[in-house]
Amino acid sequence: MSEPETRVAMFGGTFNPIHIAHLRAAVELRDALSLDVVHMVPAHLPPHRSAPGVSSEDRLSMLKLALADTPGLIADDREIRRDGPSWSLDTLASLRKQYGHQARLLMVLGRDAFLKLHEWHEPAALFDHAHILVIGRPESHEAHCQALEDLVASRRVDSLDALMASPCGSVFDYDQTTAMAISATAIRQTLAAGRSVRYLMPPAVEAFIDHNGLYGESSP
Ligand SMILES: Nc1ncnc2c1ncn2[C@@H]1O[C@H](COP(=O)(O)OP(=O)(O)OP(=O)(O)O)[C@@H](O)[C@H]1O
Ligand SMILES: O=C(O)c1ccc[n+]([C@@H]2O[C@H](COP(=O)([O-])O)[C@@H](O)[C@H]2O)c1
Repeated sequence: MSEPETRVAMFGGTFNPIHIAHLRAAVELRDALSLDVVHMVPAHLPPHRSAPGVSSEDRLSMLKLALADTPGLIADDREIRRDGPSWSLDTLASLRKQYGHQARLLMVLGRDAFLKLHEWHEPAALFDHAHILVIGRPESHEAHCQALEDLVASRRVDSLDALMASPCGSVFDYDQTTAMAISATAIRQTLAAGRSVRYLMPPAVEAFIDHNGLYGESSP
């Protein structure tokens, strides 16, 4: 019998800061899809948004603290080690090179991020390297967008089996992760207002923020 193909996910984000909706989704996907590894990749210079007020190094440190002792989830600094805008295309190409042609490579996107996919750098080329797995996100506002449909309509599959049948090239809507109306924006606002963020992130991340005085009253 042949070996099952390696299953790899790339879960990128600004992670400013990492929170439990990111973490819970990553763990649930690892288990539900039998993923060998989930690369959680902080964007160094996030495309299509203003520069985060917290450094890449601090965002990576918080991610590492959050993932300590979590099998299968890796804090991946490859975008921080790269110059220039953190295009996902480059990250996926590098993961494809690392894992080989037959690996199943998935890029995980929350629905809000997916709805802007057509505006990304070379969006069609993403599918040369990976599938896209869309996870639900409360309060993401959907409107019909022809440019997005033109990009993804012919790539949609309706089951995980169909997705995993090939190494890359398809889109699947996975609506099974636990829905949590949590955002890093709201967390930054809560901290700037001097209120508690307990239970919205692992205690070690909360302690790091506190110790380093991040997201204080004058923060964006
Ligand atoms: N509550 C959530 N539920 C599902 N997906 C989420 C959630 N929060 C973030 N994501 C997804 O995680 C990825 C990284 O998100 P990001 O780091 O930008 O966090 P965020 O909470 O959206 O931050 P911000 O509020 O600063 O935009 C994106 O694909 C995003 O859609
Ligand atoms: O490559 C692009 O053009 C591109 C444009 C927008 C977002 N992304 C990536 O999408 C992921 C989620 O982005 P964000 O802004 O929601 O943190 C993160 O890994 C970003 O680098 C990538």
